[in-house]
Amino acid sequence: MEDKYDFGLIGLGVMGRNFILNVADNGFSAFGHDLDQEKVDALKDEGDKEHKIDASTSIKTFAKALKQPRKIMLLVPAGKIVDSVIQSLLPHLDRGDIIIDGGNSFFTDTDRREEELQKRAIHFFGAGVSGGAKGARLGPSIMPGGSKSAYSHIKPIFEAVAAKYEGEPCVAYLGPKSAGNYVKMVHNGIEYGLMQLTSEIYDLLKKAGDFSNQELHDTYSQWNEGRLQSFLVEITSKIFVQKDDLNLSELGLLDQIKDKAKQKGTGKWTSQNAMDLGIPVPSIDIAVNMREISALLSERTAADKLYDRPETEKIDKTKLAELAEEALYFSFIVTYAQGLHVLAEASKEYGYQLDISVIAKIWRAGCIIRAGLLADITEAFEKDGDLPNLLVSPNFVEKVKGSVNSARELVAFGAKNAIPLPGLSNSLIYFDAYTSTRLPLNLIQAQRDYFGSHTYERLDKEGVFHTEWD
Ligand SMILES: NC(=O)C1=CN([C@@H]2O[C@H](COP(=O)(O)OP(=O)(O)OC[C@H]3O[C@@H](n4cnc5c(N)ncnc54)[C@H](OP(=O)(O)O)[C@@H]3O)[C@@H](O)[C@H]2O)C=CC1
Ligand SMILES: O=C(CO)[C@H](O)[C@H](O)COP(=O)(O)O
Repeated sequence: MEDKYDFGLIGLGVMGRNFILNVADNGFSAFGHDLDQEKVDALKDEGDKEHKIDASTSIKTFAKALKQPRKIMLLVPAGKIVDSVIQSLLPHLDRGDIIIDGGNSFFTDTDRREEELQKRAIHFFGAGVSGGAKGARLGPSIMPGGSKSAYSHIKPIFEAVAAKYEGEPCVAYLGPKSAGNYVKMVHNGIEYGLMQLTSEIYDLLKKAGDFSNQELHDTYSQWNEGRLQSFLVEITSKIFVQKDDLNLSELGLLDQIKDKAKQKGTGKWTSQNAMDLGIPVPSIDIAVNMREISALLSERTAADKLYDRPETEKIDKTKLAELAEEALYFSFIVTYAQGLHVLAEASKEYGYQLDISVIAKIWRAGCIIRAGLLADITEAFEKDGDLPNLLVSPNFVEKVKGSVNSARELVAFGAKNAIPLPGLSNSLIYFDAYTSTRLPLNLIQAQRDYFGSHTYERLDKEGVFHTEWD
C-alpha cells in the first residue's frame, strides 16, 4: 500500500502536466497517464527525492499504481475523448473510486456521466480549473461539483494545490451534479466579456487618443494599480510592449497578430444557456458575436471598401484615459452582474444550491477573471445571499452611479466616430433597461395580441385580456 500513489492524472498536456507537478510540489505522490510516450517520459524525469512522481502510457499500470479510493483527474480535451478515457478506465476501477473531470466539459455531459458512473458506484466530479498553464502549476482556482460525501477524499489535495487569497484556498465544494462545470462555463462567459471590453478600450485609446503601445502599457499598468486591478488588465498591459520574436518589422508583436479571435465554446454555451434560462447576458453575447465577426476577416475587408467612415475626432489623452477607466470599471461590474445572475437562476433550475458569495470568493485569486472587484462582490453577496442582481447591491449603487456617465459619453463618441464599442454599449443598454420601471414592451404585447390573439395583462386590472383590435 505504501508504494501506491495518492493522485492520478490523465492527459499530460498544457494543464495536466502543470497540475500534476503542482500536486507533487505539495507533498502528494502522483502518477500520470498519457498516450504520448514523450509526455510520459518528460513527467517521469521530474521525479526526485522530494517529488514522488511516475507515469505510464498503460492505463492498467496507471490504475494499479493508485491508492484506493482512487482519485483520478482528467485533463483531456472536452467531448468524446472524456467518454473514451472513462470507458478505458472502467475495467480497472473499484467501487468508491473517484473520477474528476477538470476540463471544460459541457455541463449536461457531466450530468450524464455522473448518472452512468453512479450505477457502478464510481463517484464523478466536474471540477473546472482556471488559471491557464501558470495557474495549474502554481495555484489555480478550482470549481468542483459532484458527490458531497466523496469530496472529503479530494478536498485536502485541492486545498493544497489551489491559489490562496489571504491564506484562503480558492476552491470549495460548489454543489451536486454538474455545478462545478456550470460555474466554470459562466466563469469563461464573464472572461469573454471582460476580454472584449479591454480590447475595445484599447481600440478607442489608439484611434481617439493616438496612444502608442508604450502609452497603452503605461495606462493599463496604472489602472491595474487601482480599482481595475485584475489579471486581464495586468496581462494586457504587458502584451502592449511585448517585442516580436520574429523581428520582421519595427512594430510590436501585438500589431502583427491577425484580428481573428478563435473560441472553443464555453462563452457561446454561456450565452445559449442563459437564453434558455431567460436571463439576459448581452455583454457576454456580444463578446461571442465579436469573435464571430472577427472571424469574417475577408468579408470585413471587402465591405470596408464600400463604405466611408467619419474622420475620428481626437480627445485629449488625459481626459480620454480618465473616461476610459471609469467606463471600463462600469462595464466590468455589469459583466460580472450578468454572469452571477445566470448562476443564481441556474442554481434554482438545476438544483445546484450555489452560494454566490463562495463562488466570488474562490474567483479572487488563481483564475483568469480574478480582480480586486471580486472582494467587493464577495462582500455584497455575503451581506445578502439572495441579492437578485449585483446592480441593486447597496455596496455597488454608488460605484455604478460614479462611473456610468463616462460609459454614456464614450458610447456616444464611439457611435459618432464609427469606433465599435459593442461590449460597452451592451453593458450600458443592459443597465438602462434593467433599471427602467417602464419599458416600451407594452407595445410588443399589443402587437402580439393584435396579430395572434396572444393576450396581454393590464396595469389597472388583474387578469389576462384580449382585444378585437380592428
Ligand atoms: N489551456 C488552458 O489554458 C486551459 C484548458 N482548460 C481545459 O482543460 C482541458 C485540457 O486542456 P489542455 O491541457 O489545454 O489540452 P492539451 O491538448 O494541451 O492536453 C490534453 C492532453 O490529453 C492527452 N490525451 C488526449 N486523448 C487522450 C487519451 N485518450 N488518453 C490519455 N491522454 C489523452 C493529449 O495528448 P495528445 O496531445 O497526444 O493528443 C494531451 O497531452 C480542456 O478541457 C481545456 O478546455 C481549462 C482551463 C485552462
Ligand atoms: O478555460 C480557460 C480559462 O479559464 C481557457 O483558457 C478558455 O477555455 C479559453 O477559451 P477560448 O479558447 O474559447 O477563448
